[in-house]
Amino acid sequence: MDLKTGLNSPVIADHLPTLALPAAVMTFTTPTSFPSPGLCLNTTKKIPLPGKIEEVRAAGWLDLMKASSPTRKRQIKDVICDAQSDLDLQYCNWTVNYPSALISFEAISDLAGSKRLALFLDYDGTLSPIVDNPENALMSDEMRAAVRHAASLFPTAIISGRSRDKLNELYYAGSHGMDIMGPVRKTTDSNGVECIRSTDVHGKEVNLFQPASEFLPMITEVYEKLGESVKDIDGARMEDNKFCVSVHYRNVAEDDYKKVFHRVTAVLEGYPCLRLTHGRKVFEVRPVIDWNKGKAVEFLLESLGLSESEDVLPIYVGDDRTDEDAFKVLKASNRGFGILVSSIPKESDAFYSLRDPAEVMEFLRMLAAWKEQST
Ligand SMILES: O=P(O)(O)OC[C@H]1O[C@H](O[C@H]2O[C@H](CO)[C@@H](O)[C@H](O)[C@H]2O)[C@H](O)[C@@H](O)[C@@H]1O
Repeated sequence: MDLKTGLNSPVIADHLPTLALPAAVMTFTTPTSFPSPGLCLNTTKKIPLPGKIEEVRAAGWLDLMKASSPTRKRQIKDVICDAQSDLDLQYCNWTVNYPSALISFEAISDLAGSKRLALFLDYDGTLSPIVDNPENALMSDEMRAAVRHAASLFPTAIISGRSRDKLNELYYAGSHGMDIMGPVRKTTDSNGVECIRSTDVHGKEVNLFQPASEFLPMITEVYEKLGESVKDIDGARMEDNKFCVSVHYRNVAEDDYKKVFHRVTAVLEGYPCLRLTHGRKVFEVRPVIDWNKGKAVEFLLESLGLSESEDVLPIYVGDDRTDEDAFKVLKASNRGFGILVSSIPKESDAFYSLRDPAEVMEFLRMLAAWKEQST
């Protein structure tokens, strides 16, 4: 396959950046296509768009950059201003459609009663709180204990945008599912990509599945170029997540958001096989392959020997747009459900909600206690 042009790729199938629906309480335009025709991965060649449309698209991305992940400053202001009760009311109304997994725990345990539960957990914003510096986003000791305990009772995997080596416990799918370390499967390949037999840090035999491995040199190259292009922007921070690159702008002044966006898209114009998605104050650059957290969940269920069975209940807990792919997979297969971690109302394909990582921890503890009681 030609990585520069994206032609003849058996895996390229995504056509648009997966941007989730905007939060009900936020108003921003969701871009409907790539900000730059150069980023396009469709096999049909795009005719460059007139400047005006480009500007509108860029404005959509800029709105998104401002709206994503309210800053702590704004949250603090919210606490002290009168609007707080309005926000609470909006949140309460929202939970009619996305009930709290804590309040609905009895219903969840009833459903899980006769089934085998499998847990999939996102990392940032789910197991660790969102902080300014990604290096400081650590799980608390209590959370780590709760995750470990749950993992001793249920098959559990962490599925994160980060690289796998940043958290090498449990089964782990890093780089948005593009770097999976899972149990040794019965079959040796999936989607034509071979698994590599390896051992984890404890010496246990595992399978490595890396559907984007051929993009590695390109990702390394683009990481360098992006780093170079944003290095003069105060607060911009790069993160190498192996099969994807994060450009963080959480600590960039809002006036410079535009600059970050234009620098990033300018670099990506030379890489039609890479796409740009947007998370919580972060741009994520990744290969255009038909692989995401939803596919990773399916892959892991299969690896765990749980995909054929009717009596399996997969639960996915996550807070971000990329987690929506996993929520969708569970919703579509009608076998398990997603739990969205959010303190503000948001449209989602999840079924239940939890406010923040503290509630996630509580939920994990309740699951573990329920399991121990019932066996
Ligand atoms: O899939 P995830 O595990 O949720 O990873 C998504 C990105 O998470 C991290 O960034 C986010 O958390 C940081 C630490 O709290 C925060 O500073 C940043 O603004 C958030 O976007 C991670 O650093 C990224 O590389 C991941 O892609």
